[in-house]
Amino acid sequence: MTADVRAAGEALAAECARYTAMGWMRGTSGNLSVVVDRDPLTLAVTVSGKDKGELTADDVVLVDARGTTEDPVRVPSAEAGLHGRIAAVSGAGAVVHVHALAPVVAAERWPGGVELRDLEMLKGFGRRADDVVTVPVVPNSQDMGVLGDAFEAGFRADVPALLVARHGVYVWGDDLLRARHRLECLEWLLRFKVETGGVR
Ligand SMILES: CSCCC(=O)C(=O)COP(=O)(O)O
Ligand SMILES: [Zn+2]
Repeated sequence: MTADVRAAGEALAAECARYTAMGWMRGTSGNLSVVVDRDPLTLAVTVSGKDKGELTADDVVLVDARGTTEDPVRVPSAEAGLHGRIAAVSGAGAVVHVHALAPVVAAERWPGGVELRDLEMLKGFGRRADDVVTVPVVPNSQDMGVLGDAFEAGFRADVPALLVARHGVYVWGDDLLRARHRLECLEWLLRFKVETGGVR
């Protein structure tokens, strides 16, 4: 493992520990990735099936745009193919996926997309407080190609998030820190929407 990949692994493990502390990576849920090369697209992604709150710098796997690895030992996240698709289509440098509850409840209530408006926290999502932002919802699938096609069909460059019904949320950004800030603000926005009954 090169020093660069190890550094990516350290950063991914630290982010996972934060999300776990927030209760957004229960059990072995969730996965994170960073782009380490654009041509050909190569991502460092968290390993599959481990408690994401206990990862070390070694628990990272290099994958291509389809989520395939040549690593003979480590198994990449089962959702690595969707990370690759999101990074390819959006140009993001980091993709984060967690199983926070509010995004899943919101997707259940508004399966055609969750509309957010007139909230200061929209600024933390890269938008104006008076913008109307619709976060897309796609049905869950075990097939990352199906999920990737559904994501791409509804992709808008100004909405860096995807809700996967009965599953979780994906958010992306230039790097892990920007992706985290967007995710934290989006989770707040979705919790507000769900807890206020979505009146506005
Ligand atoms: C209870 S976790 C189910 C799988 C999942 O949705 C997830 O986010 C974790 O999968 P991974 O292969 O990345 O461990
Ligand atoms: Zn998941």
